Parts: sequence; structure tokens; C-alpha cells
Amino acid sequence: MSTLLRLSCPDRVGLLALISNFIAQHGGNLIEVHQYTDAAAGWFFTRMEIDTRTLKVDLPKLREEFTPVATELGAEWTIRTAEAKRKVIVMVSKFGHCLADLLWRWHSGELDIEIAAVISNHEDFRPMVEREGLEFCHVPVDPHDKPAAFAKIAEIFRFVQPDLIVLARYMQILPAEVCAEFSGRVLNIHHSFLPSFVGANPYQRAWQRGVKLIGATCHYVTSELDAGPIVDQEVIRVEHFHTPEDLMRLGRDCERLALARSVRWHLDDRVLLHGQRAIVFRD
Ligand SMILES: Nc1nc2c(c(=O)[nH]1)N[C@@H](CN(C=O)c1ccc(C(=O)N[C@@H](CCC(=O)O)C(=O)O)cc1)CN2
Repeated sequence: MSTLLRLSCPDRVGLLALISNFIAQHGGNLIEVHQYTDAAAGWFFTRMEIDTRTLKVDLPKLREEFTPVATELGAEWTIRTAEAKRKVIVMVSKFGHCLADLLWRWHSGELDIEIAAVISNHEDFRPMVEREGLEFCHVPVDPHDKPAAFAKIAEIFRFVQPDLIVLARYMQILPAEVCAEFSGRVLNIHHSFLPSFVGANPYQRAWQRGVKLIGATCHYVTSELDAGPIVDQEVIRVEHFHTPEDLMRLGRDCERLALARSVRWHLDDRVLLHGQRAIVFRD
């Protein structure tokens, strides 16, 4: 049983002592602590895992008493119980390898989450999803009326209120207003080692360029395509004799790994955002 505190604020002397002292005063025993200071930005980041059993107050009271402390620090912060099951929406188009990987990790219990729905602009993966007893929402995207599709998708997001939306090779660009409304809660797996090969068909372009490393990048989704804060990346060597199809095959392993790690770290409150950068307190 643990309680997770995640906080970022303008840097000053004594922050770690101040926050850990607050927790100690409320009986909290620290299990795991991460701290980073971005000296250039003058910004402090921490993640603290607290043994819930030792706390003298419940979560609402802890939040209530921490609020004035955090306000004085000018902090962005969250406190929640690690055991609270997180709600996730997964989105996919025509390539299902990342979806399949997430479904297996969920099915096996490795990812202890609630998959509230799988949304796709195609019907291909309805059988795979419904075989798991999960909700499959087909929202086709008419190239001549994309706003109608994204109005429906945003409606689903607002109804479900997910902790995380995963674009698992979802090949439609989300409108700026959807990115803004769900900022910091949408992850995309891009099939290249960003910042190389932004946009569509990165494997084909990588092959044409003759690269010797390909990769995948998991990043938060913003209105600027494939430019959001990067959570994780994975690379693999390729050779001159590999075809574009070989690059896609080799790249799929990178995509699955980078996405699965990023989903876990986001849901464990191990990721803190500051501007275009993500601070990731990895486990
Ligand atoms: N607002 C954002 N939306 C999306 C992002 C993002 O960073 N910001 N990432 C993409 C994923 N992606 C690459 O990883 C990607 C997907 C789609 C396209 C693209 O050009 N799509 C065309 C339609 C293609 C089709 O209909 O098959 C388009 O939307 O006009 C480029 C990159 C997910 N969304």
C-alpha cells in the first residue's frame, strides 16, 4: 500500500527537506524518493513513494494539509494512492502490434489497469478486442469531415475521463483543441528515432536515407506533429541489405518496448512535464 507524491516547482534551497519533513510530520515513511533540479530552468522535480500504512491521516486530509504548502511553493503536484486502478483508452488504425502487446500485458496482469475502450477508425481489430471482453468503438474518419469524427472521439474521452489515452499506431492527427483539452494525458508511439523522420512513412524514408539505426519514440501528443515531450525511445541496428519491410519488422519490437515502458511510467506517476521536456524517474 503506497501513496505517490509528484511535485515540480521553482527551485530553492531546502525543498527536499521541507517536503520530506511534511510527510514525516504526518507519520509517512518514505519508500522511494527521486529528485532532480534543472539548474538552467531553475526548476525542481520530485517523486516520493510513501508507505500508506504509516500515515496518520487519510488521503483527503493529506491533500488538504499539503495544499497551502504546495501553493506557497508555486508547485504543480499530485498525491494519489498507487493502488487506484488507472483508466486507459487505446486507439489504433491498421497496425495492431502495439495494441496486441498492450492487451497481452493487461490480460496477463502485468499492466494492472482498466482498458475502458479501444477506439479505431477501422474495424480490423474488433474481434481481437471483443474476444477480451473489452469495448470496441469504431469511429471512422471521413477525410472530408474530420471534425465530425473527432467530436465523437472527444465525447468518448469526456464520458470516460481516462487517466491516459494511448495512440497505439493510430494514424490520424488529433485536432489542436483535443490535444489542449487532454494535454499531458495522450501518448503516441512514433515509429522513428525522433527527431528524425517526423510524420508519415518514417521506415520508408529511413531506408531511402540508408540509416544504420532505426527506432521508436513514445511522446506526449501536442498540436505540433510528433514534437511533444519524449518519455522513452528504443533503437536497433539495421544493415544495408535490409528492405523497408525488414525495417518495419525490426522496428515493431522497438515500438512495443518503448510504448509499454512509457505507459507504465506514466501510470506510476514517474513522468513530470516541464515545457517540451519530460523528466522520467524510471524504475
Ligand atoms: N496532434 C497530433 N496528432 C497525432 C500525433 C501528434 O504528434 N500530434 N502523432 C500521430 C502519429 N503519427 C506518427 O506517429 C502520424 C499519424 C498520421 C499522420 C498523417 O499524416 N495522417 C494523415 C492521414 C493518414 C491516413 O488517413 O491514413 C492525416 O491525419 O492527415 C502522420 C503521423 C497521431 N496523431
